Amino acid sequence: MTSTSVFIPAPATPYQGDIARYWDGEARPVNLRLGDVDGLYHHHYGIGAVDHATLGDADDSSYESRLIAELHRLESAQAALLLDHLGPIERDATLVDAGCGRGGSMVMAHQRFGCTVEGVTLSAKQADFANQRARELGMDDHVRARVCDMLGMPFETGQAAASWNNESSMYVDLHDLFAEHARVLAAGGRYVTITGCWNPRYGQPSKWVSQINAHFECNIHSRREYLRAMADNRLVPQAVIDLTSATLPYWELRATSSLVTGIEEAFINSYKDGSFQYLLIAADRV
Ligand SMILES: C[S@@+](CC[C@H](N)C(=O)[O-])C[C@H]1O[C@@H](n2cnc3c(N)ncnc32)[C@H](O)[C@@H]1O
Ligand SMILES: CC(C)=CCC/C(C)=C/COP(=O)(O)OP(=O)(O)O
Ligand SMILES: [Mg+2]
Repeated sequence: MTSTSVFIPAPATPYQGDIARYWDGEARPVNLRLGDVDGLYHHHYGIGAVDHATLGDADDSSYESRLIAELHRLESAQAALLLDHLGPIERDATLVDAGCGRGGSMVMAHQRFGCTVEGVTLSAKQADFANQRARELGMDDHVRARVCDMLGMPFETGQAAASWNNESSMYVDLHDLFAEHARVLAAGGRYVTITGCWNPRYGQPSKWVSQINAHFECNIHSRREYLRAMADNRLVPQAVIDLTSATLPYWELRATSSLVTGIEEAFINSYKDGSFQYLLIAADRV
């Protein structure tokens, strides 16, 4: 499969047009400079402990580049954890990355499983970027991004052995999303999401959650909505992992860097006051 140009359908809704424009115009150093570390470009956050020994002394002239490499290592660890939960994947399988961004997770999935990985994003810039990276890496016969709504993906019913949303489910209605995953997944296939969700135990979305929504033009769902929409769409949770404590070191390190974007405080405060959770859910398509 080769991809030299990207077909751009009209957005399904005005909101999706806004989101396409948002990601077409996105070029934050916190994403591009991290991606430049090894060519894996992510638009998600990190997990795991900070390696302070490698990070070294903040007074060293090379500290900032080590900090960037460390943030990137934690973001790649997040994608690796998502892939761990896909289960065994054969080389002839097709995986679907719904909301694939610049394609970092797709590249990692192909490198791990040797299989075909199909991604969709609303942003033509992101799809071009992901396809260019796949060409540069010589994997464009297996890795492809398309401009497409994840609520109506151009894949056959039952085509995918596994599918995922990595920090992309807060842009869509969850019942519509999971109905579409349940359609494209083979029976017995695996769905995984890593997401930020508001915690029903807190009551309603906190001011920090509202601030994150405004910052990214998204609509964060509650944990309860995820589980209910999965149950309604033949997706049975196999693992629900609270990654909140695992992501806090990433945010606290990021807040000290020159690459801050201003949203760090909202993530740190909402994770700490319990109003927001960073969650991995892996589900079987039954
Ligand atoms: C925060 S980025 C995550 C990118 C990627 N999953 C990653 O981990 O690097 C959100 C992505 O969701 C995509 N997205 C949002 N709504 C979408 C929709 N309705 N259909 C397809 N992609 C969508 C955006 O285009 C963007 O690529
Ligand atoms: C967990 C939640 C609520 C995520 C919202 C979706 C989102 C914008 C993710 C990160 O993208 P990014 O990597 O482009 O953001 P940043 O520039 O802040 O690193
Ligand atoms: Mg980022």
